[in-house]
Amino acid sequence: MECKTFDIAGPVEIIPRKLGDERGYFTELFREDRFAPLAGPIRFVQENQSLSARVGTIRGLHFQTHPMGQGKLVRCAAGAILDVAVDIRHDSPTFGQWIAVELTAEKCNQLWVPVGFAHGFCTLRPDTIVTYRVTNYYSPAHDKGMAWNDPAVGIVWPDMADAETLSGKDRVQPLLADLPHYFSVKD
Ligand SMILES: Cc1cn([C@H]2C[C@H](O)[C@@H](COP(=O)(O)OP(=O)(O)O[C@H]3O[C@@H](C)C(=O)[C@@H](O)[C@H]3O)O2)c(=O)[nH]c1=O
Repeated sequence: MECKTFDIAGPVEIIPRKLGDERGYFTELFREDRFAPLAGPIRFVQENQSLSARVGTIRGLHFQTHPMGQGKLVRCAAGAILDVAVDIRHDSPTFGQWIAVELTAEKCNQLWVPVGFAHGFCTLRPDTIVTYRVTNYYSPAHDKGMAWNDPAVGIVWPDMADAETLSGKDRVQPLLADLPHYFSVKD
């Protein structure tokens, strides 16, 4: 298992080693002993799954505010996504910067999105299933978002990204500049 960090401190990509044989493969998806030195001690309390039928489906960008902040460990159970995390900690040296990782079902790679980051993805294949474990329970009162296409952030989405697929709430999410200071690096 390889754990990759980024120029933006916080997110981690986990790339597991797949052990193939005549039956298929075996892989360790998660090991706390490898992950905790990079991400700190975490405890997952909820696991989510979504199916997106259409290629180019965009979900996000989402986050939960304190005290219900959610770290998310995201992977594709079927298909592929471009998974994106944006640093929205107002006092971070990388505030407003983003990282993107292609997650695929074959590679079994995962992205850790810490509290203080907005998260979203675009599906790269039809019938893509995304599963993610989170460190806090869903709380509609703390569930917030920001615009997926904020020009000040400038996420480079795949050409197939299709704004027609956005949910009602994601069509009207605010710009980063209009968000309150929800998160700090000192949290
Ligand atoms: C996130 C969530 C939603 N729901 C409900 C609310 C709603 O009726 C329905 C669909 O919710 P949404 O439209 O928010 O689903 P979706 O747009 O897929 O939201 C997800 O997007 C990705 C990018 C994330 O990062 C996730 O944390 C989550 O916010 O499911 C739950 O019951 N529990 C949950 O944990």
